[in-house]
Amino acid sequence: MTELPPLRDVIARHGLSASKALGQNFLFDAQLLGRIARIPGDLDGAEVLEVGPGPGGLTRALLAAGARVTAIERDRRCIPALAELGETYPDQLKVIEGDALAIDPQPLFGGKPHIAANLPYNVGTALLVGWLSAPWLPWWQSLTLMFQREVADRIVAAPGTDAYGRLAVLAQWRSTPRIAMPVHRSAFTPPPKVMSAVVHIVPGEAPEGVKLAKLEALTAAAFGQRRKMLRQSLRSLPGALAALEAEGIDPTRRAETVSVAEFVALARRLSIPDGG
Ligand SMILES: C[S@@+](CC[C@H](N)C(=O)[O-])C[C@H]1O[C@@H](n2cnc3c(N)ncnc32)[C@H](O)[C@@H]1O
Repeated sequence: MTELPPLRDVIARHGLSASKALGQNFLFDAQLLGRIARIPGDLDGAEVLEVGPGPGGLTRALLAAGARVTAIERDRRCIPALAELGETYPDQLKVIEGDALAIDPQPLFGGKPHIAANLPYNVGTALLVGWLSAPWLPWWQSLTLMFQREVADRIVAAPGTDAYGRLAVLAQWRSTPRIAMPVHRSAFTPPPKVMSAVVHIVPGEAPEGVKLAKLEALTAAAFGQRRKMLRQSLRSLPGALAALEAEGIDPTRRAETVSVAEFVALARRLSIPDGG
């Protein structure tokens, strides 16, 4: 195995005190990082997009697994530390300084990369929604993403639970999300206030005859008033009440009882534009 200086030394040498504004909570435990890097499967020779590598803990694990990593990091202070890591793994690491929310990474890859990230939760959620809204099948092969536990629960939530909502339907209608690993807050430096979990998402077949725009219009209306009966919350959505009847869905039910398959069936029948 390649000898690398301890991450804590790298941080001290490059003055990488954790910035609250950038949502920096670093992982140092090589074993834990190795387990996260194994979640996508065999990465030997595979392309990986890592967002928010920071001082490079997860990056090390991905490189050690043989991945060819393209990493986007916003904090300029981290770039020299990542450049050092690149010297240890020649031709395996490309670092881009910038805001991942403003960069289109797709052209950076020859094939379909795996995506891995440990990000502040607002950035992570915004990127996730963008990646899940890509033309299908998407340009990425899998997502391995750290979230605060509450967000992870919302991604994998089942109907009938408080966590079930728009994010669950968006994540589940054409992909399979699962919680791959809970991560204790004490694993991070500094420790955040809440627990975390790594979510793994693999894209699946898109159901026939439904466009994302219709499904989103439906779930926005349904969960916008989640305590109301569907006949009330969907009233102003053209074709929705007829769709409930055609699908034999009781209009007195509430959004959180409607399964992902039922939302898809309803969306298919809406009389609003597809949105392309
Ligand atoms: C929670 S830290 C994780 C660092 C490292 N991956 C780890 O696991 O120890 C989040 C990292 O994302 C970076 N970051 C925050 N917002 C970003 C953005 N919009 N684009 C790219 N990187 C960002 C931060 O600078 C920080 O390095």
